[in-house]
Amino acid sequence: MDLQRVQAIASLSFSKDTIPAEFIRPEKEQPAITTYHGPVPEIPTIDLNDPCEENLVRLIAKASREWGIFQVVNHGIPSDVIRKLQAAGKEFFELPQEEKEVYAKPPGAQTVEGYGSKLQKEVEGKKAWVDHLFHKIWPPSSINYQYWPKNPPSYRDANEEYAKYMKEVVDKLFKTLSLGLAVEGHVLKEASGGEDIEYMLKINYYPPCPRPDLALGVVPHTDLSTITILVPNDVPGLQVFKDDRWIDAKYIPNALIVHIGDQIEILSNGVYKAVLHRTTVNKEKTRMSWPVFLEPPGDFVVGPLPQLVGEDNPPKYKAKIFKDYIYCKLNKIPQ
Ligand SMILES: O=C(O)CCC(=O)C(=O)O
Ligand SMILES: [Fe+2]
Repeated sequence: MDLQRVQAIASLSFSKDTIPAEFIRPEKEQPAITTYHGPVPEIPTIDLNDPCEENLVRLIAKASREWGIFQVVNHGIPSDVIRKLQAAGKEFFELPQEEKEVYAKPPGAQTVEGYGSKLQKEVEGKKAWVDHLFHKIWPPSSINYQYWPKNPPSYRDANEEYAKYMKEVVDKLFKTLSLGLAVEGHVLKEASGGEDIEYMLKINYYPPCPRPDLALGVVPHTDLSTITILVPNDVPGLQVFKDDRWIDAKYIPNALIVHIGDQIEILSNGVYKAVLHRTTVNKEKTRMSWPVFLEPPGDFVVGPLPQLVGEDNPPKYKAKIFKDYIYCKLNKIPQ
């Protein structure tokens, strides 16, 4: 058995209340110590089918400025389409370990696509309690089908259908976010790569963890993307950092969770905020989530929109091609 995978480690019958030391976070990160349980405002929930566009623009812009994250309901993706995506992903992760390894990212690979256990180099050699599978789902010309599981056989259809519906949501969000900056509706999408924007799906698989008080799933970060659109399963775990404390995101069946990522923060010259977030894990249950990261093509230049900068409002970020941005962030080179 390959013990790089958290799922394989979690399946070993080590003592019921211990985990390997490399998964024990330093105290300043431990969820039992750092999660805030007092009364807090909830992440905004927004009806994407609001017939009043002005109202929708106002709510999304406010949430993106103050939170950098919101949930959307009435988004137009049928619950059945979401259910099939989730069932197919769950079946893949429940396959024997060696069948999943067929899709493993080769060590040192240039791409993030494939099955694996770690994206970022971690401080203090600590590990995150999560495995993942990455692959693109849109546009069709960008898809590398070798990273799409052949088993279960429903996997391809389920993902293609999800991508098709997702595209409508993406277009509506880009338009609404543009109007919220008082620029024309087409601006943010075009400034993010237009029809070449890549939809990178990730499946996060967080196995049950004997010590959820000491471990973390995904460690604190902001997404590199423009925006990220995520569906979780029904096991809570996402936390966002707001007003200096870590608070839980509520699970709303069939809602999509929209994260403002680094690229929209840059394009908006800091008006919209990329949300700092992390995930906790569960003692008995497997948590899963399906974020779709909307990314500019690698050599596409992203910088503050010219409409938003001027003498009184200098650019707060340097313009750079997306792949250089990723390189600097992953290697912790100041931007
Ligand atoms: O699982 C989640 O809810 C969030 C995952 C996440 O933040 C990520 O994969 O970037
Ligand atoms: Fe994230």
